[in-house]
Amino acid sequence: MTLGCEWCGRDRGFRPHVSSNLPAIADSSERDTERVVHTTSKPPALDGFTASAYRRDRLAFALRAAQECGDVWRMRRNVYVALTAEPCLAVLRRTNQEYGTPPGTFPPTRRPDGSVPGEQEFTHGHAARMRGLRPRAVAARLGLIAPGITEFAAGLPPGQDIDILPRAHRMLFRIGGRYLFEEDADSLLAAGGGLPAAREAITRGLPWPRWMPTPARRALTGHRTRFSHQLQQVIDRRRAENRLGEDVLGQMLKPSSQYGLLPDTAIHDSLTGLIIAGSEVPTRAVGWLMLALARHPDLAERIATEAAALPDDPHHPVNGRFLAELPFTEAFVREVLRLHPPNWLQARIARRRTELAGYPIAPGTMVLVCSYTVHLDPREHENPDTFSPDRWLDYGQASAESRVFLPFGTGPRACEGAALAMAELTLLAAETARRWHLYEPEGLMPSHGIDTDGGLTPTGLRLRVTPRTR
Ligand code: HEM
Repeated sequence: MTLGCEWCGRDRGFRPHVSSNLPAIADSSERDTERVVHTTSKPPALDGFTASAYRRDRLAFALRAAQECGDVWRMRRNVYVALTAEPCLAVLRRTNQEYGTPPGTFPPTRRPDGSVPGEQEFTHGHAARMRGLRPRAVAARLGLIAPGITEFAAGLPPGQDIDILPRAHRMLFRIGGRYLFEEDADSLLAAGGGLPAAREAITRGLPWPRWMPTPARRALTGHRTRFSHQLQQVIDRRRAENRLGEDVLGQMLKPSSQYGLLPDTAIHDSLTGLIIAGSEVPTRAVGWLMLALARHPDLAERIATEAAALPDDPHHPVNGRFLAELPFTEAFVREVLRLHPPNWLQARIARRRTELAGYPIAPGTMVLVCSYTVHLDPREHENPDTFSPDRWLDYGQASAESRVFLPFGTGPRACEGAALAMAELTLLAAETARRWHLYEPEGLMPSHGIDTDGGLTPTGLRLRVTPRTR
């Protein structure tokens, strides 16, 4: 019996410090495919749930809850988890007025009068960022990210144990910066280089009250100020030269016909968030992607064949047509994200009284949307535990788009970088598989642990490559 998915099965075992010991639960084929009807006003809780047991194996609890609780699990008195497609979509599609997001690591910069930006500025900022991040903009500007991806793939050292995640993070930080700031990337990334580690230190630290100026918070503020200072110099120079640029920063500097100019404070806040978002979560995805290439050599071979049709010259201009030549590779990436959604829980807080799957929800209730269990629900995908990229090709485009696929969320707070991330991961899979066979080093089985705190991450992932000869 496979548990969770074929990669997370206990038969492979995991290093002890990580989420691993999935309790015996039914295979998806044995799961009850009828929706559970509840008669109480509260969603069911799970026997044996304690905070420490949950911390030890969050995925196992989620899978057990999906089997025993139906649509919604009452994890704590005021924390509910939406486990199936219907309630997950219902929550994600609601507006900010109905479900807000918990405060993030970067509180918005206060305006000179001490106020914080309101809903209109959020909408304006979103529209301004999306001018540079929507699929058409990404397709037109693939040439900015392709060389960094090729360089990464070509530079993997053969025959050595490669610690994948730190390398991937450096590459994504660089190419993300290039996509956001083009020729100003070097100076801005140098100024913001400490931001990812400073943010990581806060998310991993003790949950001190938000007002407490801990050393980690002071360090983050320092990095934020350094980055903002450099960013303002770039903004002032671009305005003085009347050359705003076509990159994401340039798009944000252009006035919108509806809202006018976006305040500089909003540009600073947005771009600080984007340089983190552009590297932190995608790094986890790259980990799962490289592991999938190693664990499915037959499918990696198909990617290599598809990629071989592409120009070999690293300086060849790359555009959206390039990606259109890689349908199987893209399906492979989708399948990796289906089984390992790096953001497997998305948090919302109910702002007003509402209901979810028939249960009343009081204001202030936290609702966690669990894409992990939705993606493993046999009502959404046949044989959901099986790694099968072909399912996405078999669905056909229209049906594939209507499938519940939530690695990037959906609705008003859906990932703004989804098109960029898909392009990066597809190019990376193609450029890696065309050059290398990947495998897990012998004696290091398994080659990784799993961390589920905050995101779904393959920790300490080590892989080896040998050249693919044709
Ligand atoms: C595989 C890579 C990525 C994954 C799996 C991912 C996943 C997600 C998810 C699930 C959310 C929604 C969270 C929610 O509903 O609360 C999100 C939000 C966001 N993502 Fe991504 N993301 C990825 C890459 C990127 C990239 C490359 C960028 C930008 C360069 C980006 C920028 C953002 C932003 C700005 C938001 C916030 C949207 C908002 O709150 O309105 N992401 N991401």
